[in-house]
Amino acid sequence: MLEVERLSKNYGEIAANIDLTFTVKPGEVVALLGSNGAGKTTLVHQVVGLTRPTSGSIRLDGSDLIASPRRARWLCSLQPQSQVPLTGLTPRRSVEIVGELRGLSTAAARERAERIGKALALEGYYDRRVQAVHLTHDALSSGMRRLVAFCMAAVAPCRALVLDEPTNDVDPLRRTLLWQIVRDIAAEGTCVLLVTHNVLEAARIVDKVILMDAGRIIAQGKPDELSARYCPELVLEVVVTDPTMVIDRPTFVESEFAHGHGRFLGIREEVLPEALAWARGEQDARRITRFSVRPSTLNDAYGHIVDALRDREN
Ligand SMILES: Nc1ncnc2c1ncn2[C@@H]1O[C@H](COP(=O)(O)OP(=O)(O)OP(=O)(O)O)[C@@H](O)[C@H]1O
Repeated sequence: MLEVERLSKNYGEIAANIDLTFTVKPGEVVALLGSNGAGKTTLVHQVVGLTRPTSGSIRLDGSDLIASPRRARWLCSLQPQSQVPLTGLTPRRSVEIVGELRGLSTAAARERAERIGKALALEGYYDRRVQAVHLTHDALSSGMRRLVAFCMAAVAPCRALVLDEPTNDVDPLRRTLLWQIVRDIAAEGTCVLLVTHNVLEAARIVDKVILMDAGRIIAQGKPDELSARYCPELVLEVVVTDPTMVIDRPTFVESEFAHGHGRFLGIREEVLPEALAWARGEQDARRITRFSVRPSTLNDAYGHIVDALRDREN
């Protein structure tokens, strides 16, 4: 089990992580979600021994990872946020080499590299020799580079797999394949900790989400439970004509957050006719340009929590 307790990291004046506590059990897939600069990468870099915390503890199966960053790097496999350089090698060879470095025999590394490449449908790219990164012509697209970086992190079994935005630039079909591999790796007893901005996808595949804002954990739990805790089942999404407009909140609205021209109003199913009548009235009065109703998601819960925090601070 990965146990992070009261972890803080300051960069000079900047408090990048503040008093973070959570666990990832073997077999669990846990996602860190949060806006840019929330502190997600700082956190995962401390877990894998690349950054030294200011205070707190990180333990994996009881081992103190802060006391031994080298052990952290051995026990945890990382897919970094930045693209991994592959210049001069084929993707297959890069994946095999990492497998061997992580203790697999040559034959096992070959076999696992072949298997993971196939599982991600990388045939056609896997044996291209990668040239220096060039903006206009390169043997690998940025999505392909990201997938190869994922293969390099996932090729050999490890106690904790840490993925920093693994699906950025990846096409929808391969994203589905990648998430299936992540679930399979967890099923072998690995603790999986991942950073993503893809809230809706994460909500479908992860066991637990940790919502971060300005260095702190603001909520954590199962995706469905978090959505339900902070937002009713439906969202009436309205687009206001004036982004500075404050909606005179009708009594049927249980949660609300604003983003630009959008107003996201959490409502229960039973008040739907009333809510639609209100929205039509607002549209007739030209205070809103359009509206729609949809099931609430983890995105709404996140928006709601962050808005509530900002209100409290102001
Ligand atoms: N090496 C560093 N030196 C100084 N400040 C840093 C350093 N690394 C990160 N920070 C700051 O720490 C804060 C958290 O950054 P971090 O990269 O962890 O956020 P993030 O949640 O991963 O963001 P993103 O989603 O944009 O990748 C930011 O204010 C960032 O500017």
